[in-house]
Amino acid sequence: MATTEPVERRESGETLLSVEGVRTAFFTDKEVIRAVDGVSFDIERGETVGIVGESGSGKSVTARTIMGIVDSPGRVLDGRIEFRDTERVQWFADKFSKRTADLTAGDEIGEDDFVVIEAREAGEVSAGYVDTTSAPEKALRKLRGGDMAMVFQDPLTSLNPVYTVGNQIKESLKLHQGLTGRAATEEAIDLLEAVGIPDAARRVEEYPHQFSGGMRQRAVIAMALACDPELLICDEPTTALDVTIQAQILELLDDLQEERDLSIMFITHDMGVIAEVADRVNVMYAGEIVESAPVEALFADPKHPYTRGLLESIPGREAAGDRLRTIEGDVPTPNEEPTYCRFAPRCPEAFAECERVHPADVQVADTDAEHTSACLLYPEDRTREEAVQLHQQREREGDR
Ligand SMILES: Nc1ncnc2c1ncn2[C@@H]1O[C@H](COP(=O)(O)OP(=O)(O)OP(=O)(O)O)[C@@H](O)[C@H]1O
Ligand code: NI
Repeated sequence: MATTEPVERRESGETLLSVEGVRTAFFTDKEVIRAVDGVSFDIERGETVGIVGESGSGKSVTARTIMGIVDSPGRVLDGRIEFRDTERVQWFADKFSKRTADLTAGDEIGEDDFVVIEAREAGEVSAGYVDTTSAPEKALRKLRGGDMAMVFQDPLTSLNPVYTVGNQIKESLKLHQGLTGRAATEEAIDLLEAVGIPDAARRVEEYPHQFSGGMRQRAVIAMALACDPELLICDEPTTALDVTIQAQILELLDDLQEERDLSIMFITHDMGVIAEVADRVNVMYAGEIVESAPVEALFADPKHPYTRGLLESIPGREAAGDRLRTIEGDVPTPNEEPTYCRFAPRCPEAFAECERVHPADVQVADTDAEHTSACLLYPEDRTREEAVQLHQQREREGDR
């Protein structure tokens, strides 16, 4: 599965989701776990953004933060998450007029505003966003059901064993599209067919335990599609499946994306899967994004030593004569403020400054704005001293 053939980029240039400086921490009796520590990235309409990293790097908490489902003792401390769907912005603006800032009418963004109208064309909202970090739970619930849906690793997290698969899809159709009765049954069957479940008219009456693992995950995807989302967040959706089924599910997601112009955020620890699905990749380590690049650039020219380590651990990609390598050690629990590089203790290229300067996110070369890394080795066209100074300066400016 570790192909590195170039994936056609599907970006539209229209940002659907913008994540900006987000921090989410868990306040346990013992310590504060900074699970997501200053993460920023965008997802464009119709594109798949991959989030990759080892266990504990903060991928799932990033997803849960976007969905607004971080459990206690977790709290979103900082940052903005902008959901940029103009129809939804208009809808929320009508419903929550007291919490809307209309910049076209000269409003300033107040602390309570979670709907922001940035521009209008012929009276209609043409640019704006909903900030999910300050949205009330009522609004979040609407977003979760209608605009963003999530598929988890274990399909049984999303399926209720006591209801038929069909009834669960119909429940979602009723809630989000107002469909009931016969129309809902037909749509449920159509959805099961769309996700490649054979004999859908019969299987719609079956219970989750009558489905195989792969079929269950397809049913979960059908349930997610029942709310007709703009953004689908997949958290290791194929990790529990065998390789053949995994390939089928990835292909299914790819088809669905094309048909429905979905944006997908795809979480995995598997670089081989990333190569298959992603247009753009964010590599996470201990709560931070350490490298971000279009998928081709990431595989052809990985910059961060952590990314290189992840790639070398893909079978078939190790340097000639090398055995399969893994990065020694584990992801540390990010329980203190980063005043240093969190990867330094495991990094084969670390030097003295890595222990005392926190790397800022910088372009790896002045010529490529799309490829960034948080590592003191970059930008590579500077001397080490100059590079370190640049990082220190950027950190002082709070530009992370
Ligand atoms: N409910 C919680 N309470 C306390 N700490 C938590 C909680 N959920 C996550 N964490 C911590 O937050 C950090 C990030 O966890 P997260 O689940 O996002 O990692 P991940 O990258 O998704 O890993 P995996 O590949 O194992 O799913 C970890 O240190 C984890 O222990
Ligand atoms: Ni996870």
